[in-house]
Order: sequence, then structure tokens, then C-alpha cells
Amino acid sequence: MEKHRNVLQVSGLNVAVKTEQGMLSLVHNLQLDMKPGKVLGLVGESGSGKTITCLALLQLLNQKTSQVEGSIQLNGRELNGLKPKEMRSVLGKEIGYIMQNPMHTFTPVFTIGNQFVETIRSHTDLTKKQANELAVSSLEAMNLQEPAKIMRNYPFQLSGGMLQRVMIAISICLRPSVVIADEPTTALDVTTQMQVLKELDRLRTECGTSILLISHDLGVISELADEVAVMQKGRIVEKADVFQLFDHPQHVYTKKLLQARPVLPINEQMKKLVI
Ligand SMILES: Nc1ncnc2c1ncn2[C@@H]1O[C@H](COP(=O)(O)OP(=O)(O)OP(=O)(O)O)[C@@H](O)[C@H]1O
Ligand code: NI
Repeated sequence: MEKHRNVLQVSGLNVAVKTEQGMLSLVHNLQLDMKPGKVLGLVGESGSGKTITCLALLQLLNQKTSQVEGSIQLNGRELNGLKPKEMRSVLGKEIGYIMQNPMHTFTPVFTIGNQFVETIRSHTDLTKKQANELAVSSLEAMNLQEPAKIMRNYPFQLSGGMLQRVMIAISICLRPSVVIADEPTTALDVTTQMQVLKELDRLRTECGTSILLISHDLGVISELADEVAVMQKGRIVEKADVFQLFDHPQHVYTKKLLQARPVLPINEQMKKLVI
């Protein structure tokens, strides 16, 4: 990969959805530049358009009921307008997605192992045995005990937090160049949250993965992000280096967001955990 290049470059992104009153514009002229090995935080109050933005970037919005305009370049390749089949080969391999609600990503009738191994094999030439080994080690890295047993379980047999970690393991095991993480740790207890964040951080440092991190938890953002973009009503109203943003917020909306939540928790928890 060329160093100077942005891994994911989004420009002029407009997203609108069909409603009974006509097209409703939800994301306006969004620009994003994601660099190799960097974490871009995306924050903003509930309903500001963060998840819609992710879905648009990943071409996962229903084409019949929504409209995505603009350019979404992944390693120099335009994603906007790709056919669903072409997009499926990109998803999970070049770009990983950790979604807000993991329940829907799993098929209830297949075991975790079956789904994990199939996902790996659909993108690689690995044998079943190799794919199985990769799956088990990826589950271990997510702090999941007894990974072999989890592989034999069906989704309903796991807790929400466990499923979330399984999904993260699936999303990142093939080392995609970009990971889009929408509230990846919200459903997890503090210790597991740390483990998952550590794994994401490792992915970025070891593989140069570029991460778009959405979180309500400004502690998580301050810990991991290099740059932060602030979204309000479908617009990026401010984007800055993480220290700059927390120390000298410019936009009145950013100031309000920072006042609403203290930034301390994760740092304090980290100090307690890292001895
Ligand atoms: N299909 C749809 N039709 C109409 N409006 C929609 C549709 N999907 C989403 N919206 C609206 O788009 C806006 C953005 O929603 P989105 O889920 O992206 O917000 P968010 O920033 O991810 O919020 P949260 O932090 O709660 O996850 C919301 O106002 C939502 O009501
Ligand atoms: Ni959301």
C-alpha cells in the first residue's frame, strides 16, 4: 500500500431515504479521509446519522428505498454503485464491519463454527481445518473462554456480549485494511471492553488497519482515536486531532457533547487494570 494514500476516502456523500412525504435527506455532503493505521472517531448524539453513514459506506442500504450519492474510494476503488455481489467480496475481506446490534448477523440454524468457517472460506483458499484454527484463535483473542465449545454452539446459546465478541472476531480475522466499528463495546462489561479495544488497537498497529470508531463513550474515543469527527444532524460540524478536540473544542455542539459526558471513565479504568 502506498503510504501517502488514504485507505478510505469519502467525498460529497449524500444519503437520502424514501418516506411517505418524499425523499428525506439524512447525510449531507460528508467528507472523510481515513489513513492507514489511524483511528478516526465519529461522535454525535443519537439520531445524528452515524449508523446511516456506516451503512451507506458499506453499500448496505436498500437501493430501492434509499439513495447514496458521492464517492467512496477504498484503496483507490470506487465502492458506490458496486453490485451487491461485488460488494460481498469486499465486505469482510477488505473492509470489516462491527455493527451496533450483532443479533441479526447470525443465522439461528447454523452453529457459530459453521458460520465463522464459511465466512473465512468464502474469502480465502484456506482448508476447513485451517479456517477452523483461525476461527478458534480469533475467538481466543477476543477473551472468549472455551472457543472450541463456542464453535459448536448456536447463536441463541450465547449471551449478547459473547455474540458481539464473536462478530468482532469474524470481522477482523482476515485483517481488512479498514474496519468500521459502530458502538463495538457498548454491550460489554468493562474488562471485556478493554480486551476488545486492545485487540482493535493491536490490529491497527500490527496490520496498519484503519478504523472508523463510533462510540457514545468519549472515554473510549479519547483512548483510541487519533482524529475525531463530530456529527450533528447528518453533517460533520467539526473535525480535529483528538487532543485538540478535547482541549479546544471549536463548535458549540462539540462543547455541549463534551459537557454532557465526562471523559474520565476509561482512562481511570485503564489505570486500574494496567498495573
Ligand atoms: N429508513 C429510514 N427512514 C426514515 N428515517 C430514517 C430511516 N433510517 C434512519 N432514519 C433516521 O435517520 C436518522 C439517523 O439515524 P442513525 O441510526 O444513523 O443515527 P445514529 O447517529 O447512529 O444514532 P445512535 O447513536 O442512536 O445509534 C435518525 O433520525 C433516524 O430516525
Ligand atoms: Ni447508530
